[in-house]
Amino acid sequence: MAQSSKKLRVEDVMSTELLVCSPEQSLADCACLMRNENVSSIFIKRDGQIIGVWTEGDCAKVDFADPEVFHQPVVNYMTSPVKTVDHLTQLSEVTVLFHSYGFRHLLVTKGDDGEPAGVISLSDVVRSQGLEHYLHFKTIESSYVAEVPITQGNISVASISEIMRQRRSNFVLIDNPDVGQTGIITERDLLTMLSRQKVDKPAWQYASWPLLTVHYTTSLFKAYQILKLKQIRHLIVEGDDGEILGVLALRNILSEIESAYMQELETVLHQRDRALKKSQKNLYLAEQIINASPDGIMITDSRNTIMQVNPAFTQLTGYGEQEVLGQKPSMLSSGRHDKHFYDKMWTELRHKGVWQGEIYNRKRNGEIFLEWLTIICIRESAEEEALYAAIFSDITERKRNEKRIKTLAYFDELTHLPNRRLFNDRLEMALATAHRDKTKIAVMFLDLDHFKQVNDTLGHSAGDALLKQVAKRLQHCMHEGDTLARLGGDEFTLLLTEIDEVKNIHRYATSLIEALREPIKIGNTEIVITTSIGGAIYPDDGEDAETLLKHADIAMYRSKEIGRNSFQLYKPAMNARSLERMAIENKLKQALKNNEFSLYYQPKIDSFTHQIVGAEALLRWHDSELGFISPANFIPLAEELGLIVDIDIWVINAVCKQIQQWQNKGIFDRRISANVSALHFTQGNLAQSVENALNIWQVDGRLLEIEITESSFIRSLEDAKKVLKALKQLGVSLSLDDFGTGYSALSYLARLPIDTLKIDASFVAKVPDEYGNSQIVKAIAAMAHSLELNLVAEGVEQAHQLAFLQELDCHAIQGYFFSKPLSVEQFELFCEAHRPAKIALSVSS
Ligand SMILES: Nc1nc2c(ncn2[C@@H]2O[C@@H]3COP(=O)(O)O[C@H]4[C@@H](O)[C@H](n5cnc6c(=O)[nH]c(N)nc65)O[C@@H]4COP(=O)(O)O[C@H]3[C@H]2O)c(=O)[nH]1
Repeated sequence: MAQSSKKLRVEDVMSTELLVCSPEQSLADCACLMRNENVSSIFIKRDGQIIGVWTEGDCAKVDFADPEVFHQPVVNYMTSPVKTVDHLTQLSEVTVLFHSYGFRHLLVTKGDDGEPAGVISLSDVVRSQGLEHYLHFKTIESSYVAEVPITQGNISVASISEIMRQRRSNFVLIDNPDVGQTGIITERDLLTMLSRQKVDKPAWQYASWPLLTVHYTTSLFKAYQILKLKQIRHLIVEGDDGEILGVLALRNILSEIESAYMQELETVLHQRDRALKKSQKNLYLAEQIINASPDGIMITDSRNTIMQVNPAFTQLTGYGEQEVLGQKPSMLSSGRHDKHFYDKMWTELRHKGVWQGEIYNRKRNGEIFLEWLTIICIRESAEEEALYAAIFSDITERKRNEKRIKTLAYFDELTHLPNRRLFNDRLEMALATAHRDKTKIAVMFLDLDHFKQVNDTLGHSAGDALLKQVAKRLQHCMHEGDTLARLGGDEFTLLLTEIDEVKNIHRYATSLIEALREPIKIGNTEIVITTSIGGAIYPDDGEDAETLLKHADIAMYRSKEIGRNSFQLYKPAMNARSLERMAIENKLKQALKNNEFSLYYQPKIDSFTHQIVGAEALLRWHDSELGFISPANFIPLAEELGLIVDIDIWVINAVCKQIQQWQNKGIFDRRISANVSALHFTQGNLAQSVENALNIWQVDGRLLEIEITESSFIRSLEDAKKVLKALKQLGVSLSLDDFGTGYSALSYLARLPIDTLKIDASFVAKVPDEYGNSQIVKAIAAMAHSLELNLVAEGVEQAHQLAFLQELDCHAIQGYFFSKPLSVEQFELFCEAHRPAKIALSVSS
């Protein structure tokens, strides 16, 4: 079907010349009118209403034998009621109507009161479709009527109309053998006869002849052209020998076109149906998607009135559908955006058809939220009004996360101080400014002293809590424009801008050290933490961030070396020291593998008999390049580097091996103690390591003593108790080293299976002259006696110290007064010299 005809309406093809008559008008008058107007129907009107229709086709129903028939009122012959169709109806629908009514004419009406506007016939519709091309492909053969009524020309017209009625034909062929011709009388001829009011001659007199003939193979298109050209409605169809095969009526051609049209129409309707189904499906899908969308959706019309919202809209804004339909979207306005913002949005929307951005809106409960909004202008065609679909999601949480990510990227999560990245950024900026303005800036490096011990003994959460409080205290010392950052662990950095005098930096550092003077309470434990600080100045100690930080770090190590809790400003000489430390670190990592460790033994002497009652194994590290390195220096480093457990295990094994050897050789069979790091309690399996060593070297556990420090119990007394008990079960003796310097709480001394207390050398050094110290040593001795513990004093160098300790009934003495720690060979000689008359295994059971 031609695209252009698709949307044709009745008004486009109808005939506006509506022929009307009164019901009383005679058939002859009506026929006359119809002939004059050359139309095939007349409408009968009464009191301004169309009440019926009389058509050319109705002529055959008239009884021409009745001489009065011409004067009969048309009302008796009309068809009533008249079927109507609105002038705006589409042609496709009209065709359907023609078929369902079985009529060939419809009255066209207009407006609400159905005023007659014209008439439309099936021929009008069919002709308007431009389907003549279709006729090209068909020949008359398929369309003509073979069984046609044919009669002699001498019969009456009344008989002719009778035949038409009976044969339901709109024509009759008339044969006239006298002239050897065939003529035709059609409904239209009957109409003419009615209009002339005369039918007294034989039929032949009214027939049209000669008839135009066409061969049966002629195309329908050609036949149609002939009919149009000659303004006739019938053609005789002849065969190959000129014999009459039948008649081809215009109506036959029209019904051919009509059936083609109907076929086309059916296809179109089918397609339309399919399209409708598809669009219904799409509509359903869209509806489902809108309803299921997690994004809020609001549709407004061109007057900006809300037409539709989805469930997510209600969820996000708190407004129910009924509360918002018919309202303006401004009801969601937060008041945070000015007119300019909305003007810009609308301009862009009109210009591009879409707007996207962040916008604050207000929920029903008054809460303001940030949404990511997309508005799309929907317009089916340029003439149609625009609709707007607003799709939004609440991005308040996302923004919060973004901010958090940003914070994480630039701030330390624990202390909320700037992190290394932000510190470096600020340092770079400060350097650029200082360079331009020729001013000085300072960088400080802070490291908490013995922080690792807090972490290892009290646990990480205590360590974290401590760091937080330290950060707070340090922050209080900050001046405007300064930056305090946490690099990680217990390392902090400080950037001081606008330094006018170097002494100010010292003052600043002192204030930081002072800030930590007061103990920090973590749970029920009070912790005194100190800090070692190093500083470097731009441009004196470095011109770039990396150098300045490196030099501040070196200065900080220097400050640790000189006793911690102090500040050191970088000096070029320090560089060498820091390199030295790095070298030690690297070498220490290799020392175990390279067998660079050995043990020295310091005898423990009976203060009264001066005989050897035991020995302490002390670790020595000899590096081929660095020489002898003191355990006081490398043990803390080994703890830091995580090497201490392996080193301790090596010592325990070496001691057991030595015990076995000396025992076998009959040189020494007293108890030997080995030092064990507090970290061994948390990082290793001490009892298992000892048991293994005893088994390997076949040593009686009673010949081994383990020296531990108080920090071993701080983290968990219960856990420590388990380890100590397990050691006791192996027969191993337990000694508490450095007693008096740590927590020295009586409570745990009573609860733990300790055998010996060792009075720390720092107290012994000051007895008996310093009153306070002497009192402490006396108290320790009294405590040991009351708990029935053995007592050993270490660091005894002087005779008066020995005398003081003898007074306190301290039996075992360790110190230079009797002997320094000795190599194996030296110790064997010492034993030889101090061998009692008979050395028996003096292990207390
Ligand atoms: N001024 C003075 N000092 C004296 C005197 N008598 C002994 N000393 C020294 O005092 C320290 C006693 O060991 P400590 O308190 O356990 O203190 C030890 C101990 O805590 C640790 N250590 C030593 N060997 C080991 C070991 O094998 N394993 C572990 N984990 N730590 C060890 O290193 C610390 C230092 O050991 P050393 O340098 O050998 O230092 C030893 C010893 O040489 C004296 O009369 N005057």
